[in-house]
Amino acid sequence: MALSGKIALVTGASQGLGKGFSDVLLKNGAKVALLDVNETAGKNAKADFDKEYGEDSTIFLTCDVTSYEHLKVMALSGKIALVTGAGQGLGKGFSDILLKNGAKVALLDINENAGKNAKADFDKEYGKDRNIFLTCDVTSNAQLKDAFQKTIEKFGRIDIVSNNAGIVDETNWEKTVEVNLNGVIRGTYLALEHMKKGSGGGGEGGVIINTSSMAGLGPLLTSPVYTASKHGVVGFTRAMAEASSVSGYGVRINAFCPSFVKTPILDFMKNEKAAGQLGHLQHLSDKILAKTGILEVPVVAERFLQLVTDEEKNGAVMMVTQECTAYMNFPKDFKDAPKTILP
Ligand SMILES: NC(=O)C1=CN([C@@H]2O[C@H](COP(=O)(O)OP(=O)(O)OC[C@H]3O[C@@H](n4cnc5c(N)ncnc54)[C@H](O)[C@@H]3O)[C@@H](O)[C@H]2O)C=CC1
Ligand SMILES: CCCCC/C=C\C=C\C(=O)C/C=C\C/C=C\CCCC(=O)O
Repeated sequence: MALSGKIALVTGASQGLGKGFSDVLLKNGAKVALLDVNETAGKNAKADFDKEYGEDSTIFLTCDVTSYEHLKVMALSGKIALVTGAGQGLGKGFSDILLKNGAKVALLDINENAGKNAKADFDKEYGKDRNIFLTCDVTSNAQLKDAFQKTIEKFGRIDIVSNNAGIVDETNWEKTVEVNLNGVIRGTYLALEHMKKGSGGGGEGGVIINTSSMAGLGPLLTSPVYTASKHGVVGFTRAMAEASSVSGYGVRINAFCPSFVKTPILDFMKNEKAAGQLGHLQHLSDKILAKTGILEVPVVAERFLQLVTDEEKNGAVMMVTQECTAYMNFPKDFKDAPKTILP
């Protein structure tokens, strides 16, 4: 069993030599990602290997090697991801695209029903062994720590962390900061404990994506505390990314800033109780949305995947709107900052 614990990726794996190579790798203890452009043949090959080596030993991924983009995301084969707020909305979309591209995912959510339903959906699509659901409130350091530990126990390590859980509540505004900003800080520190290289903790590097918002880059007038929490996520992420790089952790840390996306969080717009002192501004919601439009989860998830897989990016802030996807340019020095000089 010379290859025990090793992960292999084989292209053209559904028949002929590729299938033979995969077989011998499996026989010697490796787990294998089977890639092939021919989906039927690939699924048949996987079914053969399932009988021989067990369901968990291989995954099949439809992949055309003539597409560099396609191959690059296949780099997620065998990667382990942890996503907070994964029960619905964007977190579920991020988990889906990670699973589709070969990763295994720990789904964390405070909402047990939503989390269990998401897991059931993913079980049907990707098999039971590639995801786990863990009830977890990101405002609790103990719960989050325990969820990271359980993920390591189940899958062996963590390579990708999406600190995504978020709320809008301008009435209980302390909670908004506690979930949106402190939850992200907590998740980032815990992720680094498990992922950073050279600490003796067994970390092998990886990537952390912190969900901010376009409201992390400019003001959302109906939701000043939400805006502040999301600006905080951008600042924290950029500073930690530099700290990670200087410290040689091998962990990239990026912020993700979508505009409005069709998910249940948008119910806030009809929820007067959550508007705090600014209920009188809620009638502006429709105008704001008419201006920005509303994105769909799968479109935004594709961009998330791009940020996860682009190994050039650390400290990047990706904005996603109806008009475009772009990386924000921030001044590198005080002297470069845009300004109006006063007389
Ligand atoms: N939908 C949108 O228009 C946009 C959303 N965002 C951000 O994306 C992230 C995800 O939001 P959506 O999917 O839209 O919202 P959502 O409300 O559909 O999903 C949020 C998920 O987070 C979970 N959650 C809430 N508090 C939690 C806690 N304390 N611990 C663990 N899980 C918790 C919820 O149970 C839910 O499953 C949030 O950070 C949000 O601020 C950013 C830009 C736009
Ligand atoms: C650059 C200007 C800021 C524009 C902000 C754009 C999008 C933000 C999207 C979100 O983060 C959406 C998440 C939750 C909704 C929060 C508030 C919606 C309130 C809209 C309203 O009632 O006006």
